[in-house]
Amino acid sequence: MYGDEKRSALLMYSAVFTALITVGGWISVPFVVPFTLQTLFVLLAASVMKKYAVVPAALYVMFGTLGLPLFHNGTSGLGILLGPTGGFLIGFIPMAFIAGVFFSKKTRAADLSGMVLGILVCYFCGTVWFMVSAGASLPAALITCVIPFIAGDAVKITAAEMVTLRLRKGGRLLFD
Ligand SMILES: O=C(O)CCCC[C@@H]1SC[C@@H]2NC(=O)N[C@@H]21
Repeated sequence: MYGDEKRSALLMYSAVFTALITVGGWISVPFVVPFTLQTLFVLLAASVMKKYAVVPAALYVMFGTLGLPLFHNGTSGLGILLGPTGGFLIGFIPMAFIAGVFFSKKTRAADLSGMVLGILVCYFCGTVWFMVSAGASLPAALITCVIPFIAGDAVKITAAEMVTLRLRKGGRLLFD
């Protein structure tokens, strides 16, 4: 792809994935840390946009913090970023980058390693932030921020890999 074409694709896909991550946050089962589909769409952004998935992830956090109702259940603002789920929101940014870099290698092993590593980094940010913001111990934070989500996020990784293999087979690869 040439420069202008790549810039247009970057803009268009950034808008699409910022919107999809938002929808993933609106589909939410409320808990202290809610079950959502945000991680699925961050992974799909990484699958399609590779390392550039960092752009929609960062735009999502930025616009949500500025007041657009993009976070879980339509919430927004600095209060959410500084609250119990803020670490996950920040964690989406390195998660998108890490998974994207690994997707560029175009092997199943790399796809899965990148997605697992990305989610672990997101969990790490979420857990540390939760301990600070809620004054929770490490065991309490792991019970709230990690353990309930492992199975669901594993299903999301599987779904993202299925989509990735389809896209790769169809040769519809816009980003390296
Ligand atoms: O919008 C927010 O405030 C962020 C919510 C974060 C939810 C996290 S993301 C990783 C884990 N998997 C889920 O389904 N929920 C949590």
